[in-house]
This record gives sequence, structure tokens and C-alpha cells, in this order.
Amino acid sequence: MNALSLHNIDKYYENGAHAVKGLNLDINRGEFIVVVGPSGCGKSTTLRMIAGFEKVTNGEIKVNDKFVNDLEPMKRGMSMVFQSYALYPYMTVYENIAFPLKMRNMRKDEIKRKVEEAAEVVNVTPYLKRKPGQLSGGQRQRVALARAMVANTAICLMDEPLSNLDAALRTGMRREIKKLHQRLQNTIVYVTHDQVEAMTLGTRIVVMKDGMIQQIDTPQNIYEKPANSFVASFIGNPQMNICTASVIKEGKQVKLLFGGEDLTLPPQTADMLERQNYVNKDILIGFRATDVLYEEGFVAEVEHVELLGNEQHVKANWNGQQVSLQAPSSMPIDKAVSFSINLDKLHFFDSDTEERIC
Ligand SMILES: Nc1ncnc2c1ncn2[C@@H]1O[C@H](COP(=O)(O)OP(=O)(O)OP(=O)(O)O)[C@@H](O)[C@H]1O
Repeated sequence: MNALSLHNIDKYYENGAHAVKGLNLDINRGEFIVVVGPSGCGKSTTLRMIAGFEKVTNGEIKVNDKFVNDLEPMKRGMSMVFQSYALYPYMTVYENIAFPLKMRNMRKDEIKRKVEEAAEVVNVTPYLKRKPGQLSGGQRQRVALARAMVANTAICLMDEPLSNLDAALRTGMRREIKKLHQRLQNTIVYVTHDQVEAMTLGTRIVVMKDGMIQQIDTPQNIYEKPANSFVASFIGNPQMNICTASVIKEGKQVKLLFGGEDLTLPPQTADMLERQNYVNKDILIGFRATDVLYEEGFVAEVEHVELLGNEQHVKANWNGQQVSLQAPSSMPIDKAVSFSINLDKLHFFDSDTEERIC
């Protein structure tokens, strides 16, 4: 039985915007699902439909196999953390966190214990007597997290809950959310545009673009086997380099014509490309900035270097295509950089459909 399932979901807003298109997603109990994608791809709309704040135009939402499309938000047994906090302004921080427990008529001493414990985890203990208006954005966001935490619902929905925190706090809170999930084993659906959050938090990641799911998979598979060139370039920092190349055959050997050179491919890859009729065709190849070797090979003109402590990110122009390379900061980088690509780490995509070949 799925904790939550979405089948053939479509959402049209009144202005005609088709925000979510034919979305299918089955979530098991205890999963931490991160929905990630660029601005406007339909992440928040999806979450709001699950919560019941937004009506579904077509399709079915089920919780534990029960149809909930027509159930009001309060009756869906979910808690939600919004980017905009949604705290009650006239209540103190303590009362805000305690609210879901009060609604369940929990004993006062039990409420106190749970509120104090949650406040400690998210670091808002000194502010329990204040009103939300007397807190910074980051503090309010942490209160909202504490409230969702104590509610301890079977399903918790989070919409960019860390967006107002500074980098250090965000890392700390990420760790807390993960620990909390491991302890409570509840089902979380978490929306973000931040691929680092997606990679570090999700047991599975859902990548969306233009209202459609591009891939649902574990963080590792999304990174290592992106389903198409969009996922490949969206996940990972620096972005994966995507370039055009041609597949050719010389004698019995299938090769890649690329950057003015022909490269011999690993036998399995060569077989796969030939079997799928890519010989004499253009394809897209992808390689990560980390999958290059700095040795005699291609030569690219350096455009920009960003030093990040122990590594440096290099943007370079290579035959008119911009490529990102990552190198140890100890490596001297001047006007040009010579590199070769680790051919075992190449990704291949169809140049028309942009779908993964291998
Ligand atoms: N109330 C609304 N009325 C009309 N169109 C809307 C409404 N809310 C969102 N949209 C449109 O629906 C699409 C999806 O929006 P949504 O907020 O779900 O995206 P998102 O991925 O969450 O973006 P962001 O990361 O910027 O929050 C966008 O094109 C947006 O302009």
C-alpha cells in the first residue's frame, strides 16, 4: 500500500496556465521524497494539491489507498511547512508550536515537553515567549519547522522550508531534518529548487520541468544515470557539460568524432551505439567537470576562474562551446587549459529527444 499516490494529475489554473501535466507518483511509507526543478516547473502546485489547498483539475490523489481529492486540508492528516511560515501572528512562539497538539487535546505537561524538545532541536528556545512579528525570517522558519515536527503526522509536506536561512544554518537544519526523519520514519514530500538539498535529503528525488516529471530515482542514480540531458545539467555543480558529437565507423571500430578528434570508445558503449543505429548520426554527449584529466589533449581558452579553497572551477571556450572544468586549486591555470575526458564517464543522449542512450 502506498502512503501517498498521485495518478494522472493535471492542473490548469483559471488563467489557462497548465501548471502540472499528467503527473504520476507513488510514495511508500517512510520515504523522503524531494521534488526539485527550476522556478515555475509546478513543484509548489503539486504540493498544494497534495495538501488540499489547490483543486486537482484531473486525476486522483490517494492517501493509504483512500481517495482524498475532495477532502479538506485539515482532514488529510498532513502537516505542512511553507516558505512563508504561516505562523499565527497573535500567538507566541510556544503557542504556535503547541497548536497542533492542543487541537488533539493532549495533556498540558506532555505538550510542554514536546514543545521544549522541538524548540531545542531547531534552536528557538530563547524566543518561546515572543510573537512571530518579533523574529527574523530565519527564526520564523525554524518555528514553523518545530510546529510541523511536534504535529508528527504520517505525512509532512515542506515547501522550501530552509530558503530564508543563511548557509551555515541551512546546513545545520538539513542535518536536523534528516535526523528527525530517521527517528520519526514519517513520509515527507519536500519541495526545493536547490539540488544540494535534493541530493542530501531525498531517499528518492523527483525532477520536474514544465509541469512534467523528468525522472524519479535515488540521488545516486539521478546523478550517475540522468534520464535526459535536462536532468543531467540540472543536477550537479558545476553543471554537466553537454556537447554535440558524431558517431562514426572506421573499419570495424565505432568512434566518436568530437572536438576535431576521433576518440575510440569503450567496446560496450560502441556496441550499444551501433545496435541503436547511431552510426553516422549526431548525438549529445555529457561529461562532468570532475571527469576530465589534465594532460595533453583538447585545448580550451580559459574565460573565467573561480577559486573555492581547495578546488577551482574553470569556464573555458572550447571550439565555440563553453565547458566547465574542475581542478585542484594548486594547479596553475593560465590562458589555456589542456584536458582529456575520461571516456568511461561519458553520458550519451539522443540529439532529438534528449533522452539518455547510455
Ligand atoms: N494561482 C495561480 N494562478 C495562475 N497561475 C499560477 C498560479 N500559481 C502558479 N501559477 C503558474 O503555474 C506554474 C507553476 O507554478 P508553481 O508555483 O507550482 O512553480 P514552482 O516550481 O513551485 O516555482 P517556484 O520554485 O518559483 O516556487 C507557473 O507557470 C506559475 O506561473
